[in-house]
Amino acid sequence: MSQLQLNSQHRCFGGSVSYYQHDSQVCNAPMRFSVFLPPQAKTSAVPVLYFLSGLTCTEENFTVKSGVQGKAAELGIAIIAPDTSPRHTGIPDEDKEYDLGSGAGFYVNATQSPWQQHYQMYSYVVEELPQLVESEFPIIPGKRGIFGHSMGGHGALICALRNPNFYLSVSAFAPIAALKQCAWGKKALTHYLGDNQQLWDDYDATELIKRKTWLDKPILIDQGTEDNFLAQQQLLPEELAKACEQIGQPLNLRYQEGYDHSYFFISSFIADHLQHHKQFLI
Ligand SMILES: N[C@@H](CCC(=O)N[C@@H](CS)C(=O)NCC(=O)O)C(=O)O
Repeated sequence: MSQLQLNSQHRCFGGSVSYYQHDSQVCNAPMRFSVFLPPQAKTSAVPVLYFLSGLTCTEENFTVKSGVQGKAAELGIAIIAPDTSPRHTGIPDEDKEYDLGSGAGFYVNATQSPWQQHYQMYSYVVEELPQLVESEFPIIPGKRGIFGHSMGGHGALICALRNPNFYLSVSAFAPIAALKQCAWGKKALTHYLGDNQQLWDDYDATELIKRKTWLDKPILIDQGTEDNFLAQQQLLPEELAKACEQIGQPLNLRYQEGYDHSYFFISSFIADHLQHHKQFLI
């Protein structure tokens, strides 16, 4: 019997958008995600792209606002968008702050109480979710890429850089590019991992780049110049760019004039990102 519960399904660009939930073993809680299957998936297996969203998002924001489905249908790529954290776990004050707890899993495996029993988003994204998705849907084994926005751009980068053979491609929109150097990251890492800053490096894209795991493939990043979080030093793409330069990592960091942090920015460049991933997936 399938482990998945289908909550709703919608025809879209000749394929379908479906919302599912399931009991996650690693998060010890129900988790939700959306799936876009392109029309090609009716007759043959297709590659898959995982999209990780930012703070306060659920599986729905990207699914309804990015406009990803048209290009994904044209290229024949499945898209999976998971929620950004477990929810309703019973942890006290889980919903109190927008940048910690619900909607703010930061794609780490928490080691600290009270978070560690449920907030295991790194393992969820790189292990449990792909195993489930790739056993339940018509996906070509091994043909997977990952991308994301803001906190999810950070998530996509760290998942790819730590698993360079598992993911074939990576890109990001306005990622938190140096988690341990920004205010969001310092707060989240302290609560989820504690004060041992050596553990923090495993979740910091700028630190991980220096391990030279991704050298043979380019990374695409788009960053709006009018993004308020860029001005607030929460994103720090210049730190990632410096590290890439130092080690010879190919990086296509595009500053997009006048764009902000919103899904209007994402929807403006989503087709370019799918085209980037297509080089490695198809
Ligand atoms: N609520 C937060 C910002 C939250 C936010 O901008 N979240 C971004 C990701 S970092 C997002 O995608 N929001 C949901 C949306 O635009 O649909 C604040 O006011 O500082």
